[in-house]
Amino acid sequence: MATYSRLPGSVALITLHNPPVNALSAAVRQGIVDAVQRALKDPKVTSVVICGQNGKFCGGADIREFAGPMLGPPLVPMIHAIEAVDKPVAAAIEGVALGGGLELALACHYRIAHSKAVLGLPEVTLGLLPGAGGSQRLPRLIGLTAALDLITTGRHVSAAEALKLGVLDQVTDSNAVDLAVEFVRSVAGQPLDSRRLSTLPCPCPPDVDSLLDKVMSKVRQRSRGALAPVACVRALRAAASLPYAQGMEKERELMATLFNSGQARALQYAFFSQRVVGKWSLPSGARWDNSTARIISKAAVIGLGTMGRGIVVALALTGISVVAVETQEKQLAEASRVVPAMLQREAGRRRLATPPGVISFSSNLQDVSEVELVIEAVFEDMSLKLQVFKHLSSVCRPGTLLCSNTSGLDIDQLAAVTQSPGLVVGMHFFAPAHVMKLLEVVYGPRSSPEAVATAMQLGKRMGKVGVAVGNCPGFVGNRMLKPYLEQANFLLEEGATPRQVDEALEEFGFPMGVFRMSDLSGLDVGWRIRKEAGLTGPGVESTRTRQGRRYSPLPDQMCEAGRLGQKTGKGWYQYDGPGGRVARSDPWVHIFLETYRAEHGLVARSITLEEILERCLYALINEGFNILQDAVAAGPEDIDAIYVFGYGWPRHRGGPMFHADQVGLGRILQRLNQHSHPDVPHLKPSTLLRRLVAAGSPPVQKWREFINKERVHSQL
Ligand SMILES: C[C@H](O)[C@H](C)C(=O)SCCNC(=O)CCNC(=O)[C@H](O)C(C)(C)COP(=O)([O-])OP(=O)([O-])OC[C@H]1O[C@@H](n2cnc3c(N)ncnc32)[C@H](O)[C@@H]1OP(=O)([O-])[O-]
Repeated sequence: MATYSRLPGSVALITLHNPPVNALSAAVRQGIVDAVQRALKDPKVTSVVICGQNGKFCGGADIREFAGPMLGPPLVPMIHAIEAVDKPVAAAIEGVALGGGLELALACHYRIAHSKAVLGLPEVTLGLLPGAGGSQRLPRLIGLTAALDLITTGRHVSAAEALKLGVLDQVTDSNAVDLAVEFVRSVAGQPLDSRRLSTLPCPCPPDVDSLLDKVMSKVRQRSRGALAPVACVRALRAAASLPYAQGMEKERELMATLFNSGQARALQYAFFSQRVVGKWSLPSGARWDNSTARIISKAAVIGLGTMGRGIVVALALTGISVVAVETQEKQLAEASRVVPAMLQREAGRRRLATPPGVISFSSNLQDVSEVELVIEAVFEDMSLKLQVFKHLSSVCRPGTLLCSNTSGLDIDQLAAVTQSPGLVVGMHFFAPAHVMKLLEVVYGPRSSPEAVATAMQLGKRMGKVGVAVGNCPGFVGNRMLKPYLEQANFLLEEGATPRQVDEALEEFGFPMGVFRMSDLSGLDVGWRIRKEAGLTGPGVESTRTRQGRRYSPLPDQMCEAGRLGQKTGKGWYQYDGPGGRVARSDPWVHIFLETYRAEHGLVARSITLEEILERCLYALINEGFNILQDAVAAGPEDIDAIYVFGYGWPRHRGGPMFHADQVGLGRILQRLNQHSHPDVPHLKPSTLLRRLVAAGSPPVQKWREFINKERVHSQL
């Protein structure tokens, strides 16, 4: 709702009430319409201020309402009516003015904000465009060029930048509402025509068409199939070339195409998934709101390779002091040279409010005795990690949390060698650790709720999307990646080329196909894991069946041929020497594949894009269902957040489980059965998938409830 009050000096104050972000729900819109009417009709009122309750102006349209029929007064006429008011209306912006919230402020004649306020039109991140006049009013206020940047990126700007751009009229460090009230009193009775943005021309640079064409091609390249950014440029082209009313008609048309699109639903699902995963729960019943997190001020990182360095920087950026330990002198020397520069660069890029934490370097594990939390990031070898954990447990003071950055080794085995297994969890970062948003927080059967809560809280402080997952080989992300990678190799055996598979996945929206990704991370990473699992290596027979299931030795043979990827200048593609980045098809690989097929009596066949996507993605999705069945992840949103924030799953497709829902569980089941084969167990449809289909394929938002019910009735 919205309340109306009349302040001394003939000012009407309209306050939005819809916690936590005063989103423009039907009730709030009705409240605004009623309040504006009252202000208009009250002769004693000479000016109006609009503000939000609880120090937040408005977080935009109420996204929760998008799934249902739109009730209450429509947004566009409500906003237009405010602009038309013949008394000065000022927006008093505190906290946030985003999306429809900023569009509401743009309809006001003046905008006054607190210095800590954040503004923006982030609709494109929800698969939409500013559909309440923002695409037509903002360019008229700040010019086409600046509006193109804000609307096609959806980025938030600070009050200082918004003032510089011309979005705001004034910024204050004290109470913005008080200043706005004082200000509108001072301008009461003044002409308002020049303050009505819809009446103003849109300032454009002389080469407006080439600017729009340039931005359109950049947006198309960056968006990899996302519809909304392209529609945003089209709406701004209308603002630059059409009168306001026609521009608004164009905005309405474009919004209508986006609003009901699968992409918009996927992006809004991703928005809420990111918030759902923060509300974690453990099979023990411990939850985010009944567990206490410790606030960490001193931490340590053990092992200063690529991952360790990134983790040190990510911690220090929060203001935590870090002891960075590396026993190899050469690696320590290099890290103490590289890490401070990384920190400075990242701190500059993020314009940090508080100074970063102090980093001290050491080669002596003894120096971590006073910290509250340790993150181990040594080489991915279990025996080495066990040594480190045993040593840490004897060096650290009681109560210290011990965390491992392992990407899939057994957390509980590490906990078993310590004095306090309850204080051991996994904190699985993704490279580069100070940039990638995802953090898998891995709990073992003995991990305490306090340890999980502390790791999740620390992840949030580092700006990460933390997802709490259970302990199993590969946890969630890498466990699902395994069948995806295996299917990709099988497709090569059957006739596909690395380029063909990668193009199919990149067209789907992945930034990089599976073979380019393998070349980037290094083929030897997987090779070492397969050796440790006894799947390949000295004494293992080179057949296409290993441990009772189909196996492709292709990547092993690539490694044996010294083709480890970018680091050796050749892998599935060739590069301009070691460290090269540009992938070119390599005739050697084609001959290698033909020879391999001939040796194994395989006949290449033509493989469609559809088959590539089905086998790679449905194998991954099926493993997702097994993970939900095993309670390793609490819900589909957890899996989808992991894949969107850590594995390059295109955000405008929501995530693997959301995609399965969009495709239809019945179809997924049918196709898995189609592709399934006794010696490829990971294509055998998961019990949970079959049970969901049998239950009529409820929507993804209902799966968590379905799983909990099934579990209670021990159907799973
Ligand atoms: C016509 C018009 O052109 C179009 C069509 C639109 O306007 S489309 C809408 C455009 N607006 C946006 O894109 C802004 C989206 N929100 C945010 O970016 C952030 O929320 C925030 C404002 C910067 C605050 O961040 P936070 O970190 O302090 O808290 P939080 O955990 O994120 O959010 C706190 C709680 O508020 C909920 N919430 C936030 N914004 C919401 C919104 N616009 N609608 C509904 N719920 C919202 C959120 O789900 C969470 O709920 P719960 O989990 O507690 O149940």
